[in-house]
Amino acid sequence: MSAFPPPALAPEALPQLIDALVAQGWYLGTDVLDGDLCAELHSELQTLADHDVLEAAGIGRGRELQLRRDIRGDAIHWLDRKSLAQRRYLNAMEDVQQALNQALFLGLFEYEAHFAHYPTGAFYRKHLDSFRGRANRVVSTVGYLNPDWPSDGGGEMVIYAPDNPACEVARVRPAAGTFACFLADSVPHEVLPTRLPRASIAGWFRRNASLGGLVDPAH
Ligand SMILES: O=C(O)CCC(=O)C(=O)O
Ligand SMILES: [Fe+2]
Repeated sequence: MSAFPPPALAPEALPQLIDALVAQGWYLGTDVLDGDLCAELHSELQTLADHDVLEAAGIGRGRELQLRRDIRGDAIHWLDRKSLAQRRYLNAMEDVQQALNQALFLGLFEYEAHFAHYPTGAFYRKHLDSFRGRANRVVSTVGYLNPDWPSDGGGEMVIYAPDNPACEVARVRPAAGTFACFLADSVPHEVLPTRLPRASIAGWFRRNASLGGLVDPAH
């Protein structure tokens, strides 16, 4: 047995991710996140939920933040590097950031991510993760943590074509090991109502966007 844990993200996923982002604006990999890591992150999120420390997720940023249960029903907690599991996940995202910058010159300089817990019945309506012109969030990532997911569990993330928001191009079952990545300002996506508690980590690679002299808040 090796003294080191296996890579958090399968190394062969990186070139595939770059190619898919260039070709279609989104990437989907199944069985690419390490199973033990997903289990540790899942139990950490479960503990946060049990201790009632998750916050209801809002829409918009900074002073425009609003609670809209008709749009999204998840509860979140920002990653803070406090556990080894979080650090492993975030270190893997640093590798992704470096690969994106080297291959695509995106100038990404920061990554922010939160745990997301969708209770039974929760959903997130179709949206983009950033808006052109104030696109400080450039690339979105989602890692899924539920150890298994039945075919009738609901809670899929539906990805729509960048040039045709009515056209579904992928339906992602939120099972541990699956990792998705897409361009934040051009790939519409939604989370269908879930029939089971659903656990994920949503994250964004950012470029610094300065608006009227004000630096956008991290979150
Ligand atoms: O959990 C997912 O599948 C996607 C979540 C999402 O779209 C978001 O948090 O912006
Ligand atoms: Fe999103």
